[in-house]
Amino acid sequence: MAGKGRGKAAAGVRPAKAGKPPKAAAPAGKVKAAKDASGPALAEARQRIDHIDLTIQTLIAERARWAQHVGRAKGPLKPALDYYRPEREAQVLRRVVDRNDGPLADEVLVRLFREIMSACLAQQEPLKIGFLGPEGTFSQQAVFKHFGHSAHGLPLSSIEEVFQEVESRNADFGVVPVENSGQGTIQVTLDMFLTSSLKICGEVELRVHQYMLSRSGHLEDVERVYAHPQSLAQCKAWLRQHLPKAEKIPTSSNAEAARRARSADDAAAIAGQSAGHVYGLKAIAGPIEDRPDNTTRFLVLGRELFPPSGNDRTSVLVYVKDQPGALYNVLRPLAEHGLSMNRIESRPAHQGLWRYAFFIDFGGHVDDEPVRRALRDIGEWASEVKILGSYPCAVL
Ligand SMILES: O=C(O)C(=O)C[C@]1(C(=O)O)C=C[C@@H](O)C=C1
Repeated sequence: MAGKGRGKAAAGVRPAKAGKPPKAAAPAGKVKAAKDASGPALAEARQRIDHIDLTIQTLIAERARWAQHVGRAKGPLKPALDYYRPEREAQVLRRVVDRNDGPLADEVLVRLFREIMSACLAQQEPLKIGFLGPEGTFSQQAVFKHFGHSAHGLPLSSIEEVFQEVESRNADFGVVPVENSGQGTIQVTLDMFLTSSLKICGEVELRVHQYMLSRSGHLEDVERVYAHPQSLAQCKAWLRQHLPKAEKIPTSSNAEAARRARSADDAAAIAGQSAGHVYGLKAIAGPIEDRPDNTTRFLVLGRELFPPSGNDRTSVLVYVKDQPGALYNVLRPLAEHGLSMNRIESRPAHQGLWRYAFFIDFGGHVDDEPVRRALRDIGEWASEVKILGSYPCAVL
């Protein structure tokens, strides 16, 4: 949906000459006459578009030069990582949404500006981002959604490996799935935080659309379906209705499913459209997920915390003391300091039998005073509090 902003042109930037766009195309069946009739109108509209393109291109080049200037102002830094400022990017994108008066949707404009910033940053050197590969996974889509296509994606074979590659500095950042709106938590991701020193420095929300893909594109050929267990679960109703007898074979990723389906006529895969393009498969059907709002949330892993963006979330890992009311006393300070808790999840603490660690997400940044105070109070009732990250809330 387009935003409700003021739609003002930026100061110092002269908008292209205003003019009314031509009326909508004529109805089908009158194509010849309509084409002739709109000849001058078409030429005028294209002339205006040419002029606007020239203005846009000039401004993008000017923006890229200013981004270089900002880069120099940051000092004699070397890797792209030193130039990356997620809090600033989030602020830029929020302003884009705020200003948007249509006709393009907020998501579209955010995507375009994301790509411009990605290209501006890559003038230094592209960021290297580890993700659960191979090419064509939803994790790769999340990488592009958050870092733009100028970032360099590093496909890895497991979530554990994504953590390792960021820890060992082979990747600047990593992107890992943490929860799905229908299927819940990806437990391996949470468990990695029990021992990892990495910080969460961003989140990405991705609408996940699943497709049934195969070499022939014909449903009647399918006897086996390869898919990640999460995808099988997300498409249960569709599978029951359309392929009740087909064998369901779990794979380590959707893209791996597509890769395997590529080599047999009687096999199909559940995966995203992009995996279909990468592995040359045709869509039998899609989207086939049971819930139309199927969304996966990913975390961006880095090695350091960034400053507040103005709309942030903090994730902590809390080991509660084994005493009555301990969890209540850990959560109470959040309410007392006006912080809104978005999520709480318990996992075996790996610190003795039946001990649990609580993953808690709440609004605010560790540099904010109310968060600081709440963490101090929580510390009195917890045996340990580990700050996993403070990061900008996802912008669309
Ligand atoms: O504002 C900055 O610090 C910049 O480096 C510029 C810019 C941008 O293109 O807007 C580029 C990369 C950063 O991640 C954030 C913003």
